[in-house]
Amino acid sequence: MTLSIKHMNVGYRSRRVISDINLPDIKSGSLVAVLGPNAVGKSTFLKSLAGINKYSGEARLNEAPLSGLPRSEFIRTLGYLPQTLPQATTLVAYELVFSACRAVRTDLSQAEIEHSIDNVFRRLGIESLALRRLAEMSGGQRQMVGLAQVLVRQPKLLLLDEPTSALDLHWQLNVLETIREEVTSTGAIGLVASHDLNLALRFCDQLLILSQQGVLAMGSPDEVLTSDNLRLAYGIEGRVEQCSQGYPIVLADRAIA
Ligand SMILES: Nc1ncnc2c1ncn2[C@@H]1O[C@H](COP(=O)(O)OP(=O)(O)OP(=O)(O)O)[C@@H](O)[C@H]1O
Repeated sequence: MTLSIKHMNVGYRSRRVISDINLPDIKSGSLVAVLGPNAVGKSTFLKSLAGINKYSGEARLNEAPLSGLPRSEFIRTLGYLPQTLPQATTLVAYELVFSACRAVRTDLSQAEIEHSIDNVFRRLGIESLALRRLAEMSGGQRQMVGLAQVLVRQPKLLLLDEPTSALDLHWQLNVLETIREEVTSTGAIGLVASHDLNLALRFCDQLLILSQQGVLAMGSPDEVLTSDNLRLAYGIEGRVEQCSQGYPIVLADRAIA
C-alpha cells in the first residue's frame, strides 16, 4: 500500500493554510510524525486527508484518489482521531467502542467485534475503563477511549491528531508503543500530529516537518531533525543528542526572539 501526496493545497474557504504539499511516497508499515509549530496546519492537513476539509491536488492510496473512494470503503479505510477529546457522555466506554466498530466493520460478526475490542482494550491497558461512563472519566482516559474507537476498526490509514496531548508519561509511551505495533503488524500507514519531538524520534520512522512556508522537510529522524530545521520550524536553538541508553533526544536550549 502506498500513500501518495502531490501538489496538495489545504485550508479553509477564507484562507489557504498550506500550499503545494509534495511528499515522498509513504509505504505500508510507516509511522510518520507530522510536526511543526502551532497554527502551521497539522490538523488542517489531517482533516483534509480524513475528508472533513476540502482540498485540491492529489492524495492517492494505491493510485486511487482518496476522495474518490466509495463512502463505505472510505470510512472502512480511514481511522481519524480528532484533536478534541470524545464528549463526556453517559455511555460507557465499551458501548462507544462497540458502536464505532459496528458502524464501519459491517463485515465482522458480533463475536469478532467483541474479540477486537478486548484486544484493543488490553493492548492500551484500559480494561478497567470498559464499563465506566465517559462523563466520569478524566481527559486522558477519554483520549484513550477515543483512540480505542479508531484502533478497533483496524483502518489501513490512521490519521491521529495529537493522540497523547492529554496523557501522562506512562500513557504516552503506552499509546505510542501500541500505535507503532499496530502499524508494523498490520502494514497500515499512520500519520500522527504531535508537539512531542522526543516521542516522534523514538517511535516514528519518518518525520514530516511543516513550517510557515509549507513542507520544510520529510525523511528519517536522522536526516530531518537537525539544529537548522529546529530553528527554521520552531524558532529555537536546539540540538539532537544521544541519551545514555542510545536514544536520540531533542534539547531545546532557547527561543530565538
Ligand atoms: N475552521 C477554520 N476556519 C478558518 N481558519 C481555520 C479554521 N481552523 C483553523 N484555522 C486556521 O488554520 C491555521 C492552521 O490551523 P491548524 O489547527 O491546522 O494548526 P495546527 O498546526 O494543527 O496547530 P496546533 O499545533 O496549535 O494544534 C491556523 O491559522 C488556524 O487559525
